[in-house]
Amino acid sequence: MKKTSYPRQDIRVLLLEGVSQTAVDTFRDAGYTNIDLHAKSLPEDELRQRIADAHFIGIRSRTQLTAEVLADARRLLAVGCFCIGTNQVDTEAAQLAGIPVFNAPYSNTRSVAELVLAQAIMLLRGVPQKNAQCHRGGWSKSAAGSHEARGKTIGIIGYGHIGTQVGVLAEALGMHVLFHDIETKLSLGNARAATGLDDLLARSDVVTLHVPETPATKLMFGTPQIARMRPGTHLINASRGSVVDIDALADALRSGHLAGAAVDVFPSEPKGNEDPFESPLLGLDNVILTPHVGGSTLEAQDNIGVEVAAKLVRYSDNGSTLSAVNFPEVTLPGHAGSRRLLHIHRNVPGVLSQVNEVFGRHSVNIDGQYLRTDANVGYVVIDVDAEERQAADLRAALAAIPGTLRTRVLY
Ligand SMILES: NC(=O)c1ccc[n+]([C@@H]2O[C@H](COP(=O)([O-])OP(=O)(O)OC[C@H]3O[C@@H](n4cnc5c(N)ncnc54)[C@H](O)[C@@H]3O)[C@@H](O)[C@H]2O)c1
Ligand SMILES: O=C(O)CC[C@@H](O)C(=O)O
Repeated sequence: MKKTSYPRQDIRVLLLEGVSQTAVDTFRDAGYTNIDLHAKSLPEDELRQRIADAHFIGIRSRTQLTAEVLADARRLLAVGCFCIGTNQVDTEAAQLAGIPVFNAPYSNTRSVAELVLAQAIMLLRGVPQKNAQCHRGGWSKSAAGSHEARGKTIGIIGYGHIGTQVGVLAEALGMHVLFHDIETKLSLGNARAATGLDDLLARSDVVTLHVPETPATKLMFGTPQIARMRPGTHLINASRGSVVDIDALADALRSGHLAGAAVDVFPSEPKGNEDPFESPLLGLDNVILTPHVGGSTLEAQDNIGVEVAAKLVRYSDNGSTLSAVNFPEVTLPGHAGSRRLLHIHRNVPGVLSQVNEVFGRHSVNIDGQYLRTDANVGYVVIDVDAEERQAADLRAALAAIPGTLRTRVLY
């Protein structure tokens, strides 16, 4: 097997939160054998200890990679979020440490959309309450409060990968689809953009949230927004727990202003399956509670495992940062016959000329050079015709340039 900067068996891969076996298989198939797989997230002190030795870390939504945790990650080359959300990672701190963060932006979107559609039907039929009554030995055979989905309006907040699929599935059931997004979006099928959030809230029978966690979406859905929903309507949140004011939601469900809700994500979620779950929504019969499983199907998790592990392997072997969420994106060809030097630096004036000066000084032939920058960092990749020893010297010279964040050499 071709040699990389480091023997692959010495590259330590730490995979947390029960990421799919397909991720392990993808690493192994690429020659990476030093894989540490954990079913849960780790307590912060253990995480800090283990991340210090890891070259790659794979997480899902529970592991918080804060600036403090990343400061201990001295060897870390890249982070893989085996999910869509990357809000659990301080992506800017990672970037400033020269660490690209990858995710899986599509692989679980269909799973979320299917669950949301099922929840909309259940809520419109009053199934959560009827289910709870039956479990207590009750019997309430009645059509009161039960409705077909056909002809009802679903209001989608955040018309992205998940929101659009919810719309397509809902339309197949005969629902009217309204959406609200901060960006101008192409309507799929007969979906219509609402004139604004208030318009959507006033016209929907079921409102469903599909926004990312951002400073603007934190608590974007609270008492004023719930009050604008029509009495007897329903709310679904499978986006992030921080988006909805959960106490306001509990009040509206208790008062009967909202007929029901389905909630998959919570402001505070247990770290593992053995830890207790607490929420002001506990005990409310008109609420479907699920433990953040919108994207948890075997199909989605298997696809995510392959997708994210392949991105990490590609970055490790080839240096490509295509689809990194926090990094200048460089798509690189193979480099057979060349040594590939990677230089990640703060994007400050003068660094690039010093990089070029290093190659001038060592008088090596440059086979190819690739550069991308963003406001904070620059990523330059140089393929050279050099012996192993010379490549190591070049790397040392690059590492000495002020503003350098990381360097690597690929053989
Ligand atoms: N429950 C789960 O298991 C699960 C699974 C996957 C994703 N998610 C969550 O769902 C979110 C959405 O996923 P996606 O793939 O559809 O993302 P996406 O980026 O494709 O779509 C998000 C949409 O929200 C819009 N948006 C952003 N801020 C907004 C605001 N303030 N108001 C209205 N619209 C706004 C964006 O413009 C975008 O169109 C993810 O960020 C993740 O947090 C949850
Ligand atoms: O698998 C997870 O933990 C997170 C799933 C989902 O919220 C995502 O962001 O993709």
